[in-house]
Amino acid sequence: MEINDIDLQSYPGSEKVYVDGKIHNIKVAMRKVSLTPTVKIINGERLVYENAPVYIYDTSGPYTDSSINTDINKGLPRTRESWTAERDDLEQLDGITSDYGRRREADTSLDSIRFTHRHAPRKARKGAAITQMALARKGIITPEMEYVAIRENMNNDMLGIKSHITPELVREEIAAGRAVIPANINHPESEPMIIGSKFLVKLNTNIGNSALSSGIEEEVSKAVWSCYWGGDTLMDLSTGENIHETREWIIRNCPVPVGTVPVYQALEKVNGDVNALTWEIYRDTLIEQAEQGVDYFTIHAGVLRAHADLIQERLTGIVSRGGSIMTQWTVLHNEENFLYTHFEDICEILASYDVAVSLGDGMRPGCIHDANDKSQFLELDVLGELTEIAWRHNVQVLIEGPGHVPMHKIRENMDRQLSSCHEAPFYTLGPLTTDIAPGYDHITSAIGAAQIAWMGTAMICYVTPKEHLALPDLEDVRNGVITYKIAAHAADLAKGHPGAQVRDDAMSKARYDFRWKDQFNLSLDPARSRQYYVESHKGDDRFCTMCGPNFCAMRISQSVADNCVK
Ligand SMILES: C[C@H]1O[C@@H](n2cnc3c(N)ncnc32)[C@H](O)[C@@H]1O
Ligand SMILES: Cc1ncc(COP(=O)(O)O)c(N)n1
Ligand code: SF4
Ligand SMILES: [Zn+2]
Repeated sequence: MEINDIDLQSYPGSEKVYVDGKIHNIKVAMRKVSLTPTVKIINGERLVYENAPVYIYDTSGPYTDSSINTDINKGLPRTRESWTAERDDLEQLDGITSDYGRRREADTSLDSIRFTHRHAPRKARKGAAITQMALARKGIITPEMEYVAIRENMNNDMLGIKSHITPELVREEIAAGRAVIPANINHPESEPMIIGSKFLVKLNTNIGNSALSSGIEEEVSKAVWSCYWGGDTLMDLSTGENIHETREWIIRNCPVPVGTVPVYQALEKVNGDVNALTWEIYRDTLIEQAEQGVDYFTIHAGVLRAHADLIQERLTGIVSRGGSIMTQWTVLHNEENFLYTHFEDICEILASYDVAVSLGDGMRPGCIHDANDKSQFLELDVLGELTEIAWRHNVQVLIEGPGHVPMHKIRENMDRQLSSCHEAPFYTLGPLTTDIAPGYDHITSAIGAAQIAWMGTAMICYVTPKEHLALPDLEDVRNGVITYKIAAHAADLAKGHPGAQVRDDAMSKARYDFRWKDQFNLSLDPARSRQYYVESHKGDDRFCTMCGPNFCAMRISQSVADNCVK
């Protein structure tokens, strides 16, 4: 297989650099953008001032390291494997454990689509508490914790910028449950990242096939493309064919943590018949996916039988797939949700691979009319109960949030999440701030995402222009990611993340100096900004076609400033 339909060379003027760890033998990847000097001619004299390079948080992984030959048939380097090689709390299994995984392995008809560079899975030794949370609580700063501390600081100490983000702060936040490092021991290709309100706001992207489209190559392309543009985590929400094999390809080639919603595949295994779903099938699916390396599971365990009736009052009922499936199951069986009744069992499984749980918002509002209603907040309270159970098992927790919420109702979501869920990181889908713009829902939702992130939401889940309309393609993934980078960064600035403004200031200076190339190279989407400038540019570099030479305010302003220089 090959991915040759995406261009991974569109960050000109930039190179991959690595910052060494001080506690552990680790190398933290960043992207360094080199800038041209500022040149001024004052009273006939040519003055040249160097501009310091800007270090950028980089999620693109080995794909942008020219010294690494990536081949999706082999998968990415398994860097994190060596970090845990010495640990005596982990064991290598002889093969995979899940019944389903074994059946797929034995099925020769799948040979043509199988990822062949397989590795035996690892697991916690019996009784060992191995999660990042367990280790943090023991006072241990893991390589992952040091990695994210360095990564968050973007090498800004070189500029003299002080930061409170230290490996010890990371450890404290993980131990307290206020932050999560999704890092399944079976996904050593993933570069550690942290989700928590004291850290940079992160964005998740969703990809995956559906019954009506997409092959493995296309999904791997979307995954790599999402990381390339800045996605911090990736959810494989496949519901179509060959989910198991597609996921193996994605994980082996994905440099960021991968999340899934296991009930989607469980439902696929019973041919879409909700009535036939069982705890046993679900459990086997958890083990199957945990051994492949999924870093976090969305689990809709807060959807209760008693809440099913409340949806009658809504305009759009349940819009969460997982929520609708589990609600239907509780009603058909007239029993409590098995994800709720088996939650302790689920935590035991997750803890042995360090899979984080993302408590799904099965009752999230799917329209402005339904925002902040009773069923939504009743579920949030249940998620709070489940958070405490998960933490008792040292399972790291995220809380999923809405959905569709008008701006004046966003604050209440954040406040209630904080009070109900014990400060576990919040992870929201948008929220979309109006229902009237299908085709532009990356924007309706980024407005809400920026606000809720500013209020403290730790990760925002992107929405693409295809929301409510179709399965997103590569161009939608790019537009969704860039739109959400904007929302996340706007929140980082407002929250005062140390050094967040360095890139803005460098951009603005480049703009004022008419250093166009630097302006493009510093931008979130260099290719697009360059294209817009170049296609209308008229020869002189000291203005653009927006105002023209005599009305270029920056040019006039500069000549005023330069003439004042004594
Ligand atoms: C919960 C959210 O997940 C997204 N979603 C669901 N399935 C997919 C998919 N295959 N690809 C991309 N996004 C998806 C939609 O944006 C939905 O609103
Ligand atoms: C932020 C976010 N992203 C994805 C999902 C999963 O989808 P669903 O709840 O529709 O199964 C979710 N619940 N919340
Ligand atoms: S996005 Fe499409 S398939 Fe999904 S719930 Fe809405 S209408 Fe149904
Ligand atoms: Zn919607």
